[in-house]
Amino acid sequence: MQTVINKLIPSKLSSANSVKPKKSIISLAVPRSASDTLANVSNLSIYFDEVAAVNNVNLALKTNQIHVLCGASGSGKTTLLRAFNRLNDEFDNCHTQGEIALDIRGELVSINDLTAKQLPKLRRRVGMVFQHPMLLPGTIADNLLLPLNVSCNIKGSEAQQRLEKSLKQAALWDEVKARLNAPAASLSGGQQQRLCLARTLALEPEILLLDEPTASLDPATTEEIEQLILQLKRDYSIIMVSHSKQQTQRLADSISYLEHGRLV
Ligand SMILES: Nc1ncnc2c1ncn2[C@@H]1O[C@H](COP(=O)(O)OP(=O)(O)OP(=O)(O)O)[C@@H](O)[C@H]1O
Repeated sequence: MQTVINKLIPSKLSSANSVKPKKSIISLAVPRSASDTLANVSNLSIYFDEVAAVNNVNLALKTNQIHVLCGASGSGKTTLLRAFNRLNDEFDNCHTQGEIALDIRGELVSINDLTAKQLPKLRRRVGMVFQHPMLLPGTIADNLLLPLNVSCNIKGSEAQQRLEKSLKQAALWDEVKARLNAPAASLSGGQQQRLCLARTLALEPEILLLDEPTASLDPATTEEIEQLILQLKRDYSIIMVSHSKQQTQRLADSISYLEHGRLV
């Protein structure tokens, strides 16, 4: 169970007994160059073994927009998305060159310089929702309360408030408020995806990474989730992967098209 939680949730358990990092995330910050800059990606290359999945990408993104990464299967979209919260670090055969500077709490932070102990904090700030709903075993409530407890040490009434708030943000509250103790696996595919979104939102991130959030959903549910993403743009900066040209046209403020790991 703990292994599953550690994979899905930015936990502080792994560093709970270790020496406190000397530098906070903010201490690695440099003054922002422009107030609406979300990210500056410079000469970013990401290799699995010796093969480049992302190849010398340069990109500037703005805050409170929806940035869509598109391209053919295998072109490096998910790998690039994972770079924004250093999730590629979890692969032993992966190494990264170049730099990503991200706006964290109003400062541009070079996330490459963060130590392994600082990554759980980065991953709370930069929350990710995966392509297929990845539920924790247990109830609907467990899926929200467990990460809040493990990751942020939030319990009791504060946790209940966050649970309700995030389920409302994910437009799921009305559908589940009477069955919070039902197994999460009993939800429909679209509901499960919204539960995963709620779980990410409960940790109060600033940036959302969405990897094909409507993959394998029917058209009606896809529309629902798209409306939700448009609403979330008011409060969050969003970087998402999409395979659909129509969806990209409906949602994107900016589009990055990848071909064999390169921006074209
Ligand atoms: N953990 C890994 N180990 C080895 N190679 C990997 C790993 N993850 C991704 N790759 C390789 O990196 C390349 C880019 O993969 P990525 O998943 O980023 O593509 P994608 O554009 O998101 O594809 P899709 O649209 O099919 O999801 C592929 O060749 C893939 O095989």
